[in-house]
Amino acid sequence: MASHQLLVLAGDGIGPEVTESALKILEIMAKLEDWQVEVDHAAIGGAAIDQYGDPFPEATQQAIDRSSAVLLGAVGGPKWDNAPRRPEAGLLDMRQYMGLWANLRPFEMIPGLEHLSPLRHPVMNGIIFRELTGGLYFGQPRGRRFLPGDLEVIDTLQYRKSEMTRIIQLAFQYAKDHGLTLTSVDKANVLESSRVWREVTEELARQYPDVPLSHRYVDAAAMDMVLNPQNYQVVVTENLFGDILSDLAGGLVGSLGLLGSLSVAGTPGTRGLFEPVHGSAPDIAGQNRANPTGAILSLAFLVGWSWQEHDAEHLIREAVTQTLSEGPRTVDLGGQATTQEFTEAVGNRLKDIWQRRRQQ
Ligand SMILES: NC(=O)C1=CN([C@@H]2O[C@H](COP(=O)(O)OP(=O)(O)OC[C@H]3O[C@@H](n4cnc5c(N)ncnc54)[C@H](O)[C@@H]3O)[C@@H](O)[C@H]2O)C=CC1
Ligand SMILES: CC(C)CC(=O)C(=O)O
Ligand SMILES: [Mg+2]
Repeated sequence: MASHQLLVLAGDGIGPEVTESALKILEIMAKLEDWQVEVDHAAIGGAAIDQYGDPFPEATQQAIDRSSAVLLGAVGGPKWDNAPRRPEAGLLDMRQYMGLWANLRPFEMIPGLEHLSPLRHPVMNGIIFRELTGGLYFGQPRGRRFLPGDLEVIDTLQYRKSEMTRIIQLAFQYAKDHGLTLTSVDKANVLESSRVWREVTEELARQYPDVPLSHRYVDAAAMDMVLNPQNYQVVVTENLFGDILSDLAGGLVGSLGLLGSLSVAGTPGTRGLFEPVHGSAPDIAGQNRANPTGAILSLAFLVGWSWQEHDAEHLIREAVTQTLSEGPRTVDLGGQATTQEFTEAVGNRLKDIWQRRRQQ
């Protein structure tokens, strides 16, 4: 009997609702596969501020140290917007603490949901490789400096070449392994960091002559992803640009609630943080109407990456795709299903698919 361990950080807003859905799917999967799963819970973000006065407390760090994989809901909300250290700072601290420099954010057009896309392209299947622990979100110095009669604010865009190299190489390798094109997104017409990013990409391109490579400035990429999303198979970019373009990708496929992600340190079979791309959605929190697809897909990525349970990953993804294609659907997708009803439908499909596979 396989034995797995998981830490759940539900966080704030819809975080607890969507992680609960993912855990229901995990429970079903574990029963089907006869896994023994130990699930631990800890606080992050606003919930951790309320409990410990710190968005990433020592107790959570210790729970991470004991874990083999971490599933996160989301953090943040108006209640903590003026806290001395906001919930979002706790999430950034955690990504850095865990050394998770690669954030993989796949997006695809699910058959049956084409009408929800604002675009005319039924085929869309891409993945964004976002650098996760450098750039503007982490550079120093940062903050406010009071000047006579004025206020100066500083955020620093800082990268080491080594930090660029490892994420760009990971994306090249993925594109090569899957026979896909690579688009590197930067702002090399303005930013020094982007000029080095482009140099590094060109240097690595020599090791990957079979991977068709193109460069795009981020502003043009945002436009072109809307006009020609089918051209974006593998995208690699720095932290802030990846954050923005992945929400854009959510819009392309019909809802931000559809996207899950992996935050990892490059090597399959190691601990990672798995989280939906969306935030805590305070506008719909506590109403049982959040789309838990992003969290359930993040769970699928977790079992595939950290636990190396590849069949289970594919089963969960198939159950999600079938449910989205055939319904029921949540409100963001024009349906009427509650979070719990949708989750139950995914769970039932998972059992059906598993039984059918057994009988074959
Ligand atoms: N990884 C994380 O924990 C993230 C946290 N945040 C935080 O979340 C809070 C809210 O930020 P927003 O800018 O409003 O972004 P958001 O992603 O929470 O919501 C944007 C819009 O998408 C909708 N939405 C998001 N997820 C959904 C889902 N699963 N099902 C249905 N609809 C969904 C929301 O209702 C809202 O209208 C802020 O405090 C922000 O800092 C934002 C992004 C990521
Ligand atoms: C710190 C988070 C709020 C950043 C974010 O929006 C994300 O990772 O998608
Ligand atoms: Mg974001």
